[in-house]
Amino acid sequence: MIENKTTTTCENNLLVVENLSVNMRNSREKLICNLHFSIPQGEVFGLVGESGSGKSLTATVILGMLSKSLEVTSGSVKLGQSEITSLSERELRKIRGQDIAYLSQNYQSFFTPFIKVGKQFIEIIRCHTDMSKKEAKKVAIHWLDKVHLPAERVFNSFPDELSGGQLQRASIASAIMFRPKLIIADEPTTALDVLTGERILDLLCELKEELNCSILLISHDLKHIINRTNTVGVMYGGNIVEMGKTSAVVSEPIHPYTKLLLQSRLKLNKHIPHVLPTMLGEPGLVAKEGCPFSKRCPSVMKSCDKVVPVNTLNNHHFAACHLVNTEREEQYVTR
Ligand SMILES: Nc1ncnc2c1ncn2[C@@H]1O[C@H](COP(=O)(O)OP(=O)(O)OP(=O)(O)O)[C@@H](O)[C@H]1O
Repeated sequence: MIENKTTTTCENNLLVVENLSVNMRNSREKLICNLHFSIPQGEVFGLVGESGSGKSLTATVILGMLSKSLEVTSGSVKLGQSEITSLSERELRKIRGQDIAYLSQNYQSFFTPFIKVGKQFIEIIRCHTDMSKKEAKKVAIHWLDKVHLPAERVFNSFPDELSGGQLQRASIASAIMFRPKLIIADEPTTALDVLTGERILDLLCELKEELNCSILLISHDLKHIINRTNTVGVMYGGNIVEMGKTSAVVSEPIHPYTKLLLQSRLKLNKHIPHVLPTMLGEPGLVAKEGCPFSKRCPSVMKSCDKVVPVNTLNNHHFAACHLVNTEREEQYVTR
């Protein structure tokens, strides 16, 4: 659908995803198409897009946990020197435990309900190290303290004796205690109230500074992505339709989908308009040929039916849209 010409040649990159495509094994339906992005060490990369756009699936490939019903049909995912798509399950387990930490919205199921949090921490630590129980407890308390929890109390509690925010913090402590190189935070605040969610994201950014790790922050909420990422990729229908330094994408969006996402944010310092901007068509309506957003795009042109090249606005900003280069001399299709 989208012809990708972007390159990812920064020496400092921790994660490099190139030309990644994922299909359903049976139907050959494309779920992810030619993804290219990279995350330098110490930076936060945001993936934003509506439900079903392929954000979590991208995370699943990076974690090497793709379901058997799906297959990687092209591309590469490199974490440091390791090519994730060709590692054995044993090698992947090691990377998942130590190099990549995964935080999901589903923090409630992170801990087994009938075992105290502290005991679960000790088991995880002793599974990866040869520490004694006493030493492992010290480590657990250290990391529970790091995520600003009353460490001793949480250590001695059952999961259902903690609030949602406390549980998410405890799951963060458990995920980061082996000092991962990459944290994948997949909608980590969806199940939390707004303020608690904001604090969790602040905490992640604080820990990133301390660990000098990278973060892949996945969200459908632009608000979270804008404030906390260096670079953002906007996904639609399994494609990254726009990518760039977050400040550039926000101040000068190119793709009509990005523009609509930005317009649909409510701004507290502005009057609420009588009619809020809306998007045409149903979420999940993806064109099979050309630009995946063309069936809903208010600026659709005849050429959008064909392969859309990824056009470069400058070194830090790309969009898979004819609007980058076209002086709009083409006829828009009227909607
Ligand atoms: N194991 C699977 N088998 C078949 N299809 C799948 C599988 N996992 C994901 N998909 C499909 O891939 C597409 C992308 O799903 P994905 O979970 O990545 O979306 P998402 O952008 O993360 O959405 P959300 O924000 O709702 O989590 C969807 O159409 C989904 O139905």
